[in-house]
Order: sequence, then C-alpha cells, then structure tokens
Amino acid sequence: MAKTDFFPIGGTTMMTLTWATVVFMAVVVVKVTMGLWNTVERNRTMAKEFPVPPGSHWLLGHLVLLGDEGRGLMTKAMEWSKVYKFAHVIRMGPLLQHCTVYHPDYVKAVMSRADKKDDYMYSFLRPWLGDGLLTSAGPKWFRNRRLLTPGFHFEILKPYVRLFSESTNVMLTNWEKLKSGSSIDVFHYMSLMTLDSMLKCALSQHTDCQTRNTNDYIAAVYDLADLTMKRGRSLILRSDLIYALSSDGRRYRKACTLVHEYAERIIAERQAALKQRHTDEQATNKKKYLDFLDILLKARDEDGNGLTDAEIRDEVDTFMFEGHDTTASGLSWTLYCLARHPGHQEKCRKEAQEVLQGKTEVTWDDLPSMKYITMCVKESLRMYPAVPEIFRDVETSVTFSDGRTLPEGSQVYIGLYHLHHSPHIWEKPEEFDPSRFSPENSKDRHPYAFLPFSAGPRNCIGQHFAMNELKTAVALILQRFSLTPDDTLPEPFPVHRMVLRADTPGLFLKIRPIEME
Ligand code: HEM
Repeated sequence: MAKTDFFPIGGTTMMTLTWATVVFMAVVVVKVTMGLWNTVERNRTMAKEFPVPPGSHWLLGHLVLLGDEGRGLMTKAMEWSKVYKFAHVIRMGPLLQHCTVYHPDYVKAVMSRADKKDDYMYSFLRPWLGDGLLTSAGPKWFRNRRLLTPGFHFEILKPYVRLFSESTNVMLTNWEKLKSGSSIDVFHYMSLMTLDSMLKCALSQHTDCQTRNTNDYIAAVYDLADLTMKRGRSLILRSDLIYALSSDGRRYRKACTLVHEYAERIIAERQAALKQRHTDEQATNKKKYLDFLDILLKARDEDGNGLTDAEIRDEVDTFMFEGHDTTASGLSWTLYCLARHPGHQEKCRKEAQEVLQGKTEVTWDDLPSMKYITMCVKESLRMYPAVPEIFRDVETSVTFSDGRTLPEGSQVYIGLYHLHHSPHIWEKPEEFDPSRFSPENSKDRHPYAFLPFSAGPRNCIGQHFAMNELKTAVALILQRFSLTPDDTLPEPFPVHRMVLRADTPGLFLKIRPIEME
C-alpha cells in the first residue's frame, strides 16, 4: 500500500502543519507563563500593600486555618479583621488570593464601581442560577436590571403584604398545634414560610408547602448552597473535571436538575394559564395582583424584545433563591435576637398589638408605624447579615482614601459581617442594641457602615420586599407567640453557607402561645 494512502497530504502541507503546531504551542506556553507571572506579581503587590495574617501554608494558604466547615470565617477571619482595621489578604492556595475589605471607606471605594462579580465564587453558582441578575454582568445585567426594576415599584409590592400575612398565619396555625414550650428549629419554619410567600408573590403559586412540612425544593436549595461554599474552600474541587466526577459534583447536578425542573414546570403552567387568565379577567373585569413572572413575561426593551425562556428561568431561579433563603435567614436571626433579649421582644410585641389592634392581617399602611420592630430588625441584620460576604473582581486598580492600591485584576471580598462587627466603627459591636438605629443615632453614621443589602449599582433589588416581609412576620409572630432560647442546646453558631445559617444542630427556640385579648 502506498504511504500516501495513510497520510493523504503532501510534504509541504505537512511542514506547514508542523510549524503551525509549534507556533500554537509556543503562544500557549507564552500566554500561560504571562498569566502566571501576572498573578504572582499581582499577589506580591497586594501582599506588600495589605497585611497578610500569619500562619499561611505554602500550598494551602490560609485554608488550613479557615477549615472547610464555614466556622473559620466567623472565628479566624473575624479575629484578623479586629487586628487589621481596613483589610487583610487571604490565601486560598499557592496562587489564589484575595483581599477582604471591611472599613466603610474601603467598602465605598469598591461598591461605588460597577466591577464584575468575582468569577471564582460566582462561577460555582452559574450551573444553578444561570445568567440571572445575581450572576450576570455587563450589558446583559444592565438590560435585565432595567427590565426588572419596575417589578419592585411600591404599587407592585403593596398587595404582597397581604400575602406575607397569609403565609405567616399558616405557619402560626401549625405552631398552635404544637405543645406550649416546644423547641423548634426556626430556620426550618422560616424557610418554608418565605418559600410559600415567594411562590405566591413571584409565581402566583398557592401551595401547601408549609403544611406538608418538608419540601424537596428547599432541601435542594440547602444542598446547593452548602456544596457551593464547600467547593469554594476546597483546593481540589475547584477543577470542573474533578468536580464533575466527585460525589459532591453528582449531588450538585442532581439538586440543580430538581430546582430547574421545579422552575420550568411552574413557568410552563403559568404561560399556559396566562392566556386563560386574560380571558377570565376580561370577563370579570377583575385584575389580580401582578407577580414577578407577569413582569418577566411582559418585559420589553426599547427594541420591543422580551426575555427568552432561558432568561426567564434564570431569573425565576435567582428570585426563588435570593428571595426566600436570605429573608429566612434575616427573620430567623431576628427572632433569635428577640428571644435572647426579652425586654426588646416585649417592646416589639406592644408595638405590634397597638398597630394591629387585634387584626391578624398586616396592611401596607401599618408598616410605617412599626418603628421599634424596624430598629430591632436592622440591629439583627447588623449582627447577623443574611449575606455575610460578597465578591468582586476589580477590572482596574482601586486606590483607597489612605493611598493604598489594590492592583487591577484582584479579587476583593467585601466582608459585610466583618464591617458590621468592627470595633473601629461600632461601639460594643457584640451587644444587641436596637437604639443604634433610632433616627438621632443613625443620622451621623457613615453611609457604608451598615450594608445588609449591599450598596451601589448592584445593590439588592429586593430590599423593600424583604423589609416588608420581615416586619410583617415579626409583628404577627410576636402578637401570638412568646419566644425563648432553648438553653438545653449549644448556642447557635453563625456559619457562612452563601447565606448566614446556624451550624448544626440549628437555630432552636421555644415557643409559647400568648392569650389574645
Ligand atoms: C433579608 C433579605 C435579603 C438580604 C439581606 C439581601 C441581600 C443582598 C445582597 C447583599 C446583595 C448583593 C449580592 C452581591 O453583590 O453579590 C443582593 C443582591 C440581590 N438580591 Fe437580595 N437580599 C435579600 C432579599 C432579597 C429578596 C426578597 C429578593 C427578591 C425578591 C432579592 C433579590 C436579589 C437580587 C436579584 C440580587 C442581585 C442584584 C443585582 O446584582 O443586580 N433579595 N441581596
């Protein structure tokens, strides 16, 4: 057989191909080397400008001190943030390092820019939340933020207060079936309750998720959040290939499929129902409240283009996660703070009784009168911010007010938990003191000292929604129940699992019904 039967190309072509391969390989080697060089240089500059806490391992960096169970952030990292007033460097491996900032001036310098979110942490969320508002960047984020903002106008939010009341009352009816003095994991109940209200507000889904008491969707969201944080702290699981083959990766895929199917089923049902509802509404001339899905389905940009099916699903997944898990965290820790401080609990209860006058439904007009409740919610969000840390990649260098510079391309973590506990900003930061949020005590505060909902162009789009739900739920709960800590269990320990949760065994409180006059 002739040689050319196997190699049907001529000598010149072969030569050209060989050269092309050599050039290609050389370009790759140069690019990789330059990339590594830039990373090493950037890390060196960062470490020259900002303090690096001691104890960093040559390979594992500070991971050895932080551990992978999430307690490290609240102990070691908090310790460092008390020693270093503005910022410190954390090494997550031989090459990966970031700067955690937590002084209001520093936070302001980063947050007032529109840098993209850090690819490292947010890429782990992408298979789950796709390119939704939380994870997207650039023109896509800008367009979708503009399309979704009308969904948070107060006229849209007004009727949701009734829905928050409904969901809270379902939960309280379930509590009434328990023995007085029962110890319950409030995080579990708040997750079910906020999921129930989110399903109503976002998708007009009125389900029995609270009465069934367990929910596969919530279990999957828990799993996804835990697995994402675990992956972020592991040197090995960062690789997509290794993760895909690992047992964690398989669990992540399974949970992702479950939450995606859940959202897709609801969207399909709603799309089918939309036509029918239009007909019904025209027939009865009765307009139901607008839910987020209505906004998503009807949103059009200036060219008349709407969101694609994939974009709608990504936004639904984002709202279902951001909208229920964060609020459940904020609410659980608020109840915990009030249980630990019976005097403040009683003051909130008195206010709720005065405002509600025996009603079991909160209205929009009641909310501004809940002044003390608002102060307690804010103080709880200070001590236990539902989102303890957020992440950015600085696209151009940032120079802070004291002249120190973070080089272009650095990863920066904005430590909201650190910021809210800094002894350099807050007097006795570990003390629960709602009077910090009285109008007179708030007026001179640095505008970047208290940021549970972040700030700047990428602040929380749902912050008014969340505050309304928190106030409504706290008022209704305290009107019907008194709360005390369960001292037979260890003190709840806050851990960073995308949102701030309580480490095992959970956040247990004892509940006792109150006689209503
Ligand atoms: C106590 C409750 C809540 C807290 C503490 C909270 C906090 C935050 C924070 C800190 C961010 C910035 C995240 C980042 O930059 O990576 C954020 C973003 C976001 N939040 Fe919330 N959130 C809460 C409730 C909600 C609710 C109820 C919704 C929806 C109904 C929501 C939707 C979003 C969305 C879509 C973003 C991304 C915004 C963007 O990048 O344009 N959040 N939230």
